Amino acid sequence: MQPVTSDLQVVVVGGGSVGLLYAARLALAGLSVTVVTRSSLQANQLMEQGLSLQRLDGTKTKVMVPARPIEAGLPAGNLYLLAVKQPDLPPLLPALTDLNPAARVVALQNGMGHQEMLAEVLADAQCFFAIHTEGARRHSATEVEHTGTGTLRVGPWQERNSRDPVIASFVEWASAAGITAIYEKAIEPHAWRKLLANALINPLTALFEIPNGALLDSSHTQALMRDLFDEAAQVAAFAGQKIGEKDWQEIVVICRSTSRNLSSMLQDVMKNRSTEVQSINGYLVELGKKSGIPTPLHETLLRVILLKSGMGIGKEGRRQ
Ligand SMILES: NC(=O)C1=CN([C@@H]2O[C@H](COP(=O)(O)OP(=O)(O)OC[C@H]3O[C@@H](n4cnc5c(N)ncnc54)[C@H](OP(=O)(O)O)[C@@H]3O)[C@@H](O)[C@H]2O)C=CC1
Ligand SMILES: CC(C)(CO)C(=O)C(=O)O
Repeated sequence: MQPVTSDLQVVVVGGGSVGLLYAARLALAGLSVTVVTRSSLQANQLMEQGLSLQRLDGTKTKVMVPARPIEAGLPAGNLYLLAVKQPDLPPLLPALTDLNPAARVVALQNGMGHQEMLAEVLADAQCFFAIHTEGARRHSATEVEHTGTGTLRVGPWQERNSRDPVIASFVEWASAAGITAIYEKAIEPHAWRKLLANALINPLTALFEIPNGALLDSSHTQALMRDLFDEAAQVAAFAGQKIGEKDWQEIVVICRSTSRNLSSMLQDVMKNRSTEVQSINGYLVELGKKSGIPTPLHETLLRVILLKSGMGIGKEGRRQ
């Protein structure tokens, strides 16, 4: 059944794995969705060929979504889903300052740091964050595969007095699209837990070039993950977050439920693109330094991934 509120006009900024997954699922549920891409080529291909979604059961479906390149500016809308990588956010910030004050922006980035960036250009009332554990993989400019189920949590960074109607409507539509979506009072604690999951899963899968589920196949990777978790939990405690055994179990569940997924960091390494390791493990290392908590494992992984993503040794660009 469609939600009662039908006046949402969604603009998905970024036609990568996550952007295309959400664009396809929301458009298939009947919502008005426009995709803003980096290149004119991708926008033209989407306009001509439509967007193809491969579901978890392997079936494929196609949906037509309007698309335009960022150089044409951001189209009118009342909900902007930012689905670009953390390092690609800064060039987008000037365009966000021109948005209608009634428009709401939801940032889907992993890691930490984007909250401060957005607070500089948007009013507090406009700014929302999403933490999601859905797995996605883009196969081409017009094809995306849904590789794992998860939960979409949306809300303000910290608790506010009232619920926002645009965000409430988005959560209803996401649920209608088959996504387990929750309107959270505050995202900060969830962002911390996701940070920990990404700080374990992403660099290890990128280093060993394995899917998320394979981390659980060996007692060595499990032990490494646990040591990384304990180190990160101490930094989180300094930031006021109580991290416990339940959170460790939750990370194991994410590995299982996205077992076939290639983490976003592994996908970046394979394509010789820069990764988000600075805003994930790098964030923990920096906070560790400020608080006097040693983070040797996260620091080592940070260096290893920075080296690996800068060396052109990803599978698709491996040196001969
Ligand atoms: N992939 C996954 O399973 C998950 C990813 N995430 C997080 O979601 C976020 C997005 O990840 P993901 O979709 O994997 O990343 P991708 O790299 O697949 O997609 C990012 C997209 O943003 C586009 N882009 C970059 N700059 C601009 C711009 N200025 N204007 C318009 N488009 C732009 C890129 O274009 P181009 O293709 O031309 O480079 C690319 O298509 C990340 O923070 C990631 O950590 C979270 C959970 C799961
Ligand atoms: C949940 C997970 C680990 C899914 O792969 C992810 O957030 C990512 O790949 O960045």
